[in-house]
Amino acid sequence: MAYGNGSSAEGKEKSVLELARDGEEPPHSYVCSEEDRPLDASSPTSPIPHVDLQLLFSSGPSKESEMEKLRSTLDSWGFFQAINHGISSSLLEKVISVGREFFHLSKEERQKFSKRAYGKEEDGLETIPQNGPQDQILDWNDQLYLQVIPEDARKLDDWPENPNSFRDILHEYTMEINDVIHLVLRAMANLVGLEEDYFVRQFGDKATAHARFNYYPPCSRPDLVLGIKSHSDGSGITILLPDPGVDGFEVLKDNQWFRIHPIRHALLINVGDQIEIMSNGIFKSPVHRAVTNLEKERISLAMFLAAEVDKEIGPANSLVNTSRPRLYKNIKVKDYLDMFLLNFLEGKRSIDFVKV
Ligand SMILES: O=C(O)CCC(=O)C(=O)O
Ligand SMILES: [Fe+2]
Repeated sequence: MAYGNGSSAEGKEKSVLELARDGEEPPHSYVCSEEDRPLDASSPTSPIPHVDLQLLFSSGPSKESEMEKLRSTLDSWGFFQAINHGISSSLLEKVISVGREFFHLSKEERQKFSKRAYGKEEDGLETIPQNGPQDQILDWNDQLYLQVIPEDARKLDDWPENPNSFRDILHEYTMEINDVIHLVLRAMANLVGLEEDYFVRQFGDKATAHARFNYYPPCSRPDLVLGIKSHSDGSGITILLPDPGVDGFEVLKDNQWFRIHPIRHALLINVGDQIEIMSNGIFKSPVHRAVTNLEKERISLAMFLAAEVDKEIGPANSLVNTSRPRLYKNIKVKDYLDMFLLNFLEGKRSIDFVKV
């Protein structure tokens, strides 16, 4: 199952890492059509507003104004930057650094530690480019994709042991992120007048979380390729930990792309398609993409939280009324995720297929 996208060049003639290592120009299959090309690297960056999670759960007037900030940034961007989230900067740095170390290992070493999860979708599905549409444009990245929640669903054999702190650090980060996600889901339920634990209950006891390390090696033609093509996430909610040293994240807002310069050690949190459906479109799952860099590698870690796969999701009853008719059909989470990947590869948004 895939939440953001799933393209990886592992298994192709030359992987992205090999092309980058050899300083080769991106092959034709990576070159985007003109209208999809990245913004000029010199175009200005835009701030996504930040929300202080401690204030959000304080009492008094500062709480109200922080809630208002959350509402307006979700309205306009579909994203917010969470600060004061309680996760130590040193843990955030460590997560990025073990991810980076993993991608610096030799190909043999990487595959040894994570044969199935490395460069492939979950459950040993085939490498995407071999299965996807013939004319798909490939992304300039390599990925490590691991289920982290529920804990008893982890396939630990796929979790790298090199660097040797990898598993402990990913575990610790997952636990902390899970707390943050629950806080955010509560705040979002409050914003739309649902019971505070509405979204948490909808996600269910067996809600899933997947961690995806995205690694973007330098690219000799960053003007022609994308690190991850334009998409919205198929998750319920996503927490992105961006590279603290290199920008490369872009968001579509009002039909225009914006380059984002994240606050150091903030978490970039966005609504995913599942919350868009559950909220009957009050929260919108934003379209975003990643771009590459001529000289610098870039890494990010996306954590996708999704509802239990066997659950059916749909708009909350109280958010459907005569002035706001039902916008989405009910759908089983598993069915949504199954169609997500192919739609992504074809440049389509799955959410469009569940509109009433
Ligand atoms: O690497 C990034 O900045 C974006 C990653 C992303 O959108 C994803 O993994 O779904
Ligand atoms: Fe994404």
